[in-house]
Parts: sequence; structure tokens; C-alpha cells
Amino acid sequence: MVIHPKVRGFICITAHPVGCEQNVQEQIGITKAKVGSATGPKRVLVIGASTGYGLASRVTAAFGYGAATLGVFFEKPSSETKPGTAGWYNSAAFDKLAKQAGLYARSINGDAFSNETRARAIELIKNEMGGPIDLVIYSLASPVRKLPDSGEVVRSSLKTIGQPFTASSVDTNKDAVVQVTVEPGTEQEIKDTVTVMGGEDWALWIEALNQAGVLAQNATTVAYSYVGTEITWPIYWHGTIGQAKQHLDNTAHELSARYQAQGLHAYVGVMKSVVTQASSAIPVIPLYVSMVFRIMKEKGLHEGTIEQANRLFHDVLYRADGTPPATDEEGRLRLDDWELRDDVQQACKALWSQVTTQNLWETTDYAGYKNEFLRLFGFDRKDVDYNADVNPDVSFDVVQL
Ligand SMILES: NC(=O)c1ccc[n+]([C@@H]2O[C@H](COP(=O)([O-])OP(=O)(O)OC[C@H]3O[C@@H](n4cnc5c(N)ncnc54)[C@H](O)[C@@H]3O)[C@@H](O)[C@H]2O)c1
Repeated sequence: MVIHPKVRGFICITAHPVGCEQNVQEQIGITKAKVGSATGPKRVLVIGASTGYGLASRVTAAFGYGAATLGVFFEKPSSETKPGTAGWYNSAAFDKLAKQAGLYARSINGDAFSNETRARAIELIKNEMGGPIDLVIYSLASPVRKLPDSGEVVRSSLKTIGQPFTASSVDTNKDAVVQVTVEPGTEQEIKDTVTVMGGEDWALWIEALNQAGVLAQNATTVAYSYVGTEITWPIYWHGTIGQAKQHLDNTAHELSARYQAQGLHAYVGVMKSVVTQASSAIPVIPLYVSMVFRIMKEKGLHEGTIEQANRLFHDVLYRADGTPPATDEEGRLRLDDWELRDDVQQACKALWSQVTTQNLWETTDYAGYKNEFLRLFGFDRKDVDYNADVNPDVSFDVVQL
């Protein structure tokens, strides 16, 4: 099969296995060059491990610290007519490269919100991993959650709270700057968004691992969050999704208190804006990302998911001098510190009011945004021949639920 990108709205419905493998290789190369500390995690569970921040965390744990990793994700292998998803190919590549490096790697392809997936993960940890988990990374981004007991399906929404919000955004199909209006969510929509993207499921994972005796004494758990800036607050931090992220903050405090005797350190890790499948779907964010990328690249501050994950592990969680992580006043780990620097944000604000369809490519890093978006799916890499026939059927050692 010859595989080219097929972009539909904010998603690409095809993915390239060779390009995805190259992406994973690249993340491994960056990690090996940067990380290298004697002490790090030994057995790591990554929930949401196939793309974005979760994949970068898995790569960092395995190739930066030699950790055994168990990855959970929800992806699709290829069918007769369609290639698999990027997360499927990424995970296949990770599995192959980790095993080649002599590292334990296991993956579960299933719904992380379900009790069955938790049970299978615990079984694998008990039977195969040779000891308890000392780091749990929670990196799910999902528009929908099937509640584990009732089976009820709950949907999240990306809406404002109170007032509609109109702002510039980019229509990535037309490469045009447009005005979008985001409507306020109802009370029910706010509640549902918290149910899907808040901390309830994270807490269920920790509880299940602890009850099964597979959570190490003094373990660490980090759930990823986004706070952003004034430009994105109305749609994000002050919107329905922000309520879910605030619930995550509360959950971190609750978990640390509940499992104090076990010495659990539960953190929210506030990460910077990056291009992922999840962030491309949020109005306003792709235009903001195009601007902030340009500014941060000019200042030599640019980071993608792998640089952020490397920095989180190396400079924050597992510091060479053994000191505990620095947190903000809410107890959160702030990896968005460079993005939120005054000089970066002032430059962003100045640019924000000037950007138009005509000057989009010159004034922002829209080209970089488009390239990174296609690369998420294994496309737009110079080292891959996209006209070559490729086998889309890539299988690997995965527990299929
Ligand atoms: N992208 C950003 O700019 C950004 C910035 C800061 C924080 N974050 C946060 O990072 C976290 C991860 O987001 P991302 O941007 O890396 O997203 P992503 O879309 O790249 O990754 C989502 C992951 O969740 C998995 N997943 C989704 N539904 C699942 C389910 N039901 N069962 C099992 N796995 C499932 C996917 O397979 C994938 O591995 C989110 O909490 C997000 O808010 C993202």
C-alpha cells in the first residue's frame, strides 16, 4: 500500500508506519543524548502511552533510565483498506526498539477507563514485571468515557463557561485566519467534561494498583495538565476543560493525602503547548501554537513533547542531587515555565492582534505547525519515501482487549 496523508478537519485519517517508526527513533536519540542519571524510575506504567506526552514519557523512562514500561492506549491496527493509527505504529516501533535494547516493554490496547484494563495491567505487573510500579504517568486525552460500573457513556465538551467567546483561530484546511465563537457549556456539559477529563479515573487506577499491592512504597504519579495563558484562558482554563483540569489538581492533593502512609507523591504536571492530536482539536490553540513556536524558536526555548518529558524526568522528578521536585503554590510541577515567561507572552500578545490570513506564514511558525501536525502521523519527513509501497500490517506483542 502507498500511504499518503488524508486530512479531514483537524485529524489525519491515515498514518505511515515507517514515518512513525522514524519519529520514535528520533525521540529515543534525543533522550539518549540528554538524559542519563543513575537514579530514575524502574517500573513505569504509562496510561495514554501511544502518542503525545504519554509516548514521550514512555520513551524517556525506557531509554533515559532503562525502566521497564507497561503502556496502555486505545489504537487501531490496519484493516484490509486502511492503515493503522499513528499510535498503533508508534507503539509497535517502541516495542521493537525497546526489546532490541534489552528493555522490558508490554502494551495493552484497550479502554483505559474500564476495570478490565486495570485488571489486565495488574496481572501483567504481578506476573512479568518483577516488582511494583514506582511511576504512574496519566496522559489520557479523550472526548468520551464509558463509566466502568454503569457502562454509561459520557462526553466531554470544549466550551466556555458563562459567556460566548469570539477569537481568532486558524482554519487549517484553508490556511486562513478566521473568527470563531465558542458557546458556553451547560451545567451538565461542565459536569460531564469533569467526569471524562477530571481526576476520577486517575484515582481509580491508583486505588486499584494500591489494593493489588503493585504500587511501590514512595511511588510517584503524574497526571498531565494545561493552564496556558490569557490568550487561551477563555476557551481552556476558564472553560469546561479547565474545570476538569482543576478537578485533576484536587485529585492530586487527595491522592497524596489518602496514600500518605505509602509515601505516594501525586503531582499534576503542567506542560507547555505542543502539537498533538488532542491539541489540534481545540479552537484557537493551533494559531496560538503557531505564534508561540515562532517566538520560542527565536529565543532558543523551543521544546516538543520529548524535550518536555526529558526535562520533567531529568530536572524535576529525578534530579541528580536527589532533591525533591520544585512545585508552584498549588503543588504542581510547572513545565510551562519557559512558555509563560513575560518576554514570550508579551511578544505573543503583540503578534496576536496583527495576525491575518495574508501574513500568517510570515509572522508565525504556521509552517512549523503544519509540519509537526503531519509528522504526528508519520508524514512530511525528509527521510521517508512516501511513494514507496509499504506494508500497513504491523503486528507486535500487545494485549488486545
Ligand atoms: N497537547 C498539548 O499541548 C498539551 C499541553 C499540556 C498538557 N497536555 C495534556 O497531556 C495529556 C495527553 O495529551 P496529548 O496532547 O499528549 O494527547 P494525545 O492525543 O497525543 O494522546 C492521548 C493518549 O490517550 C490515549 N487514549 C485516549 N482515550 C483512551 C482510552 N479510552 N483508553 C486508553 N487510552 C486512551 C491515546 O491512545 C493516546 O495514547 C492530556 O491530559 C492533555 O491535557 C497536553
